[in-house]
Amino acid sequence: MCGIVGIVSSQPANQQLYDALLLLQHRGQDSTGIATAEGNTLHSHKVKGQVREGYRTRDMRGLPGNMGLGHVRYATKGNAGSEQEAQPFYVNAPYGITLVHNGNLTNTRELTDELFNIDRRHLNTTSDTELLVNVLANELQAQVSGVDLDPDQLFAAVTRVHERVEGSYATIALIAGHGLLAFRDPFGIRPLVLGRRAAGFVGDDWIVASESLVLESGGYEVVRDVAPGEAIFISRSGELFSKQCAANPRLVPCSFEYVYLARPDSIMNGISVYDARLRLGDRLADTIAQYTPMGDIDVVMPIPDSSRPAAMQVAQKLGIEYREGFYKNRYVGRTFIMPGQAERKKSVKQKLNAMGSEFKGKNILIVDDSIVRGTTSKEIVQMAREAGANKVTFTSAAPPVRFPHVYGINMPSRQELIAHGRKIPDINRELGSDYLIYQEVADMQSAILEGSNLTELEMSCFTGEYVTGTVSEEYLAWVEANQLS
Ligand SMILES: O=P(O)(O)OC[C@H]1O[C@H](OP(=O)(O)OP(=O)(O)O)[C@H](O)[C@@H]1O
Ligand SMILES: NC(=O)CC[C@H](N)C(=O)O
Ligand SMILES: [Mg+2]
Repeated sequence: MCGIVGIVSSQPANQQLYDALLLLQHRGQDSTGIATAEGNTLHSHKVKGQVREGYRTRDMRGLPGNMGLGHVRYATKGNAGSEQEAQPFYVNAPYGITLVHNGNLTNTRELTDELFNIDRRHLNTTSDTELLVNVLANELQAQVSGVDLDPDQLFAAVTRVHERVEGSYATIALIAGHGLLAFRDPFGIRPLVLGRRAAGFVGDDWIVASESLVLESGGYEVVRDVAPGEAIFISRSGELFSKQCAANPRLVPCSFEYVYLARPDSIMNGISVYDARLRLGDRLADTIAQYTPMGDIDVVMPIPDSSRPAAMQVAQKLGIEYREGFYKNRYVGRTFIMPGQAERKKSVKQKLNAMGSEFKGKNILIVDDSIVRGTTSKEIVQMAREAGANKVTFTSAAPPVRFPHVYGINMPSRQELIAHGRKIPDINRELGSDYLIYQEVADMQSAILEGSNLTELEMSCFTGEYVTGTVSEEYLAWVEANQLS
């Protein structure tokens, strides 16, 4: 998952985009980029690393114009450390197009081949986003005959993108001299929300972004989520056009957004992420109560940050004291979205420290939102023991992650997943905990969906069922052999 934002405003876009990206930092820490349009000229600045270090005053001055887009990258394909693969990606025909993408394409081999041999387009990196912008440009080229651009031509091109591209893609593209295009894949796997702000005499300001908290913070009102398969075009004068461009759209958003990725203060597809996490805690408490004698547990503890709402709810429901025994170093980012295992492992220790007074002689029930590679949980169990804990019960508000995630979360290899091919007692042994309890798949699903109109969730990493239906064993083996560099 990455974070994306696009703005068409009556004011300069650069500072607004920067502010939005700071709020989306939790979605990607590898690189960041901003592009703006001023008349027919596109300006861009992209760098490795995080937003706060990425833009100096002179970089911001080099981004004039009232329309633009931005990206924070958490790489899932290609090279995580490459500045060249930082987004946005640019092509110069049939218009100047610069594009940002959250998601992961699953037919990259076919697209690479088609783009080179049939469409005669040059690809310079191994990024799937470079494929996406070239497919869009190629299909737009087939629609237009002159310099003018009609929204229907754009929508026809997006229809062709849906036909050619497989996988997940929440996308925003800036089209020089014309406006901002945004679209979501036919399953709406990754999020995208539209907002509007009254701007006085000159018409409204528009924003599209990965998460609603960006809208709230910028004073925008949420209009709605972009629908799966839908494309929205906002002209540079602020006029909005939209069209359903997919043949069979069906909203099946990624469950992992609610478990871990998104900020709790966002509302995604009509579901409050915070409320979903509280409900995950509720259901987990029921499961814990079935397996553990409650008299055995002295305190419930979260692993900061993401498991806090679930852990609070577990404590409340079980009637056990909630304590924060792990102190988090606020200057270390999220460890799961760092690119290499060595860095992730080192960072858990730098990030969390166990306070002896909270552990000595106590039976601790630890709640994390998820256990993926087990990097965090193994270290945490060891820290709890070293801090003097008596018994350590480890619990996860998500079910065991047993299958690769191919839709925008970097967990491509089965061997990396601590739960792949292991039963829960074996995982417990690996982690070194006394007891290990996971959320049930059905409980996770109902906890997230409860009270909403949504009926389906993308849960492939828990169930092995891939919603796009095109993820073969052969593809998974290829992904494993060709991981991020
Ligand atoms: O089993 P693992 O492979 O270690 O992955 C799971 C852990 O990683 C995440 O934490 P992270 O530090 O990324 O972010 P957070 O501060 O938002 O919890 C998640 O919340 C789990 O704690
Ligand atoms: N997590 C994402 O959305 C990643 C976008 C794109 N696949 C990349 O690797 O750059
Ligand atoms: Mg965590």
